[in-house]
Amino acid sequence: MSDASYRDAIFSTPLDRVARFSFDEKVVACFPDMIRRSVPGYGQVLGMLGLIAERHLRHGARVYDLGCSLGAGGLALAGALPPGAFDYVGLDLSPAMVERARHTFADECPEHAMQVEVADIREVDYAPAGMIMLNFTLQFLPPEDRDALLARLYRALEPGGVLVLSEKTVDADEYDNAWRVERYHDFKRANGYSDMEISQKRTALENVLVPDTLEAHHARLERSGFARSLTWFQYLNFASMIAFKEG
Ligand SMILES: C[S@@+](CC[C@H](N)C(=O)[O-])C[C@H]1O[C@@H](n2cnc3c(N)ncnc32)[C@H](O)[C@@H]1O
Ligand SMILES: O=C(O)C(=O)C[C@]1(C(=O)O)C=C[C@@H](O)C=C1
Repeated sequence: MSDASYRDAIFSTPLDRVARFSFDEKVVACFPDMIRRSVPGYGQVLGMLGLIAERHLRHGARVYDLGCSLGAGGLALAGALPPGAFDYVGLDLSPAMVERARHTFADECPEHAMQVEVADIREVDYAPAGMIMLNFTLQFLPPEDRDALLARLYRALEPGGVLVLSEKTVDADEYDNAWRVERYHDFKRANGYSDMEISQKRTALENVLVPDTLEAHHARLERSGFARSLTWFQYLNFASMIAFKEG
């Protein structure tokens, strides 16, 4: 596959039956465009990862990027920190994503320690890590699997380690939620998506991307062992949290 990135036009023609959304070759080919036009604040979240790592990461510590897709989180760290500062391990279920992430790292940051593997993040035996990133990935796991994963990640973190958790969210209040979702659709329209694309993608993501409220996220983080967590970023129905393992 070429390394070119295409404009996302996946839902731009009417479909008789909208299939469940999956991270297949078609999505991989246009993923950078899709995620930038679909996730409010995606660039800002990526930009903060390096600054968070500079403040919290022990020199040379392992960093996991779970559901790393094309490795944007890894590239953000490599752009901010020198080689040797961290040992990156990106994991993703999609072989097409992993293959492209490997090429990108070889081309863009050959001096940095960047490893990418195909794996189901629910089944990994995690080694000790200083920072774990879960950017827009937990939302794709069945809700009943989320607690066990976070408890496992808490155990893997070194004392003083941090978890960065970025997610699409839902509001408990139906009016607040409706306002946020409507403005999110305005955001997508402003980024060039048609009403049909917005509606078909929404159908494809039903029961595939299942968002939690911010309250549910913080309660889960606490149940998993994290004594302290906070929402450091929010833009419409997307947010990023940080959770701290006491040092
Ligand atoms: C929205 S993307 C994540 C974006 C990425 N973190 C970034 O910042 O660009 C979600 C990713 O999670 C991966 N994924 C979903 N379920 C997974 C699982 N059980 N184990 C590993 N990866 C998974 C998908 O293949 C997809 O690449
Ligand atoms: O387009 C949407 O409605 C989204 O929720 C965006 C979203 C995500 O949040 O993960 C959904 C699927 C793609 O991976 C990229 C972005």
